[in-house]
Amino acid sequence: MTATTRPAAPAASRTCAGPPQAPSRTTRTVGLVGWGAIGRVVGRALAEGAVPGAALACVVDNRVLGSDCPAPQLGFEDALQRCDLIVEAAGQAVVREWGERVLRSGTDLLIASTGALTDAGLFVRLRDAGPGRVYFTGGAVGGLDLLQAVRGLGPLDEVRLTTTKLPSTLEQPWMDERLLARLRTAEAPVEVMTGTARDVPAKFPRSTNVAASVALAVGDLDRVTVRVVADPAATRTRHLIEASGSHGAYRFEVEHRPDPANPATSQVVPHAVLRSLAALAGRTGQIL
Ligand SMILES: NC(=O)C1=CN([C@@H]2O[C@H](COP(=O)(O)OP(=O)(O)OC[C@H]3O[C@@H](n4cnc5c(N)ncnc54)[C@H](OP(=O)(O)O)[C@@H]3O)[C@@H](O)[C@H]2O)C=CC1
Ligand SMILES: O=C([O-])CC(=O)C(=O)O
Repeated sequence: MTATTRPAAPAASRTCAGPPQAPSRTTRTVGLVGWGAIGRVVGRALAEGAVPGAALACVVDNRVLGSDCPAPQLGFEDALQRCDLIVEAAGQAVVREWGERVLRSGTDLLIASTGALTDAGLFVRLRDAGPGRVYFTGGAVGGLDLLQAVRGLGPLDEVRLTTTKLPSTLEQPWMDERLLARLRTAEAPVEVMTGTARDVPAKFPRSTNVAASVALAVGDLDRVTVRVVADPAATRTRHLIEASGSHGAYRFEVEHRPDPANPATSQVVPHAVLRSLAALAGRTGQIL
């Protein structure tokens, strides 16, 4: 319900409390870092006013952006002057390089590249930095709210994430010729890596941030076992989360259409960022 549709306060309370006031809602000024698969969708939606209470003030990107970018392109320092919320949709390196500076400037930070937080030192520095506040979007996976809530009942015994993607989206500079050949000629699913959420997002920085997101919800990088599978038939990216403890068992499975321009990223991710922004902008009726 918006302020304008609320019934007027009864006269008696008006005399005690003065005239009724509309709740004060300030508009968040958003600086978007990254004009790629995620950023373009987020930026255009913000510019069209899709998130009440949040306005796109500027975009930061490595490339010179064309006239299709609906806000001025600025450098990072200038963006900090102009915004009270930075949305990172560029990569883990941006979180490492700029995260603390954003928070120290008093600007809030919404992170998509959660894999950067597998660096224990950076995690502590961002957690302790301020006065800006750091937030993470749920991105390509669901159920994180519940996994976080379950911590109130005690730790989970086991948490497993299986991520299945097209082989081309998982190729990495550190892979040897043998592994690359296996990925390129695979006719059936190939297990590319099994490790913990501490190890995997650093090895696949543009493809397995979800592992770090699950670990952020669970509160323990080492508790989350991650399997990365390359499947030549995976026209949809799949993430399966299985968790169990003495208090319950949890299973969340998603299948997403990959973004056509960047198939490493699922098409839903910018919409998850927009949902996070709506919650940060204080829009009513949001699932928190
Ligand atoms: N939490 C989640 O579920 C998910 C998280 N992600 C994260 O989001 C990131 C962005 O995804 P996506 O939009 O698909 O990626 P894209 O590669 O499509 O776009 C990223 C954009 O950011 C730019 N960029 C990279 N580094 C910098 C920098 N230092 N300063 C300014 N601009 C920069 C890139 O330019 P250039 O190419 O020239 O470097 C590019 O234009 C991914 O790298 C990943 O870490 C992605 C999917 C899911
Ligand atoms: O978009 C996805 O499905 C997941 C992804 O790229 C990531 O976690 O980095």
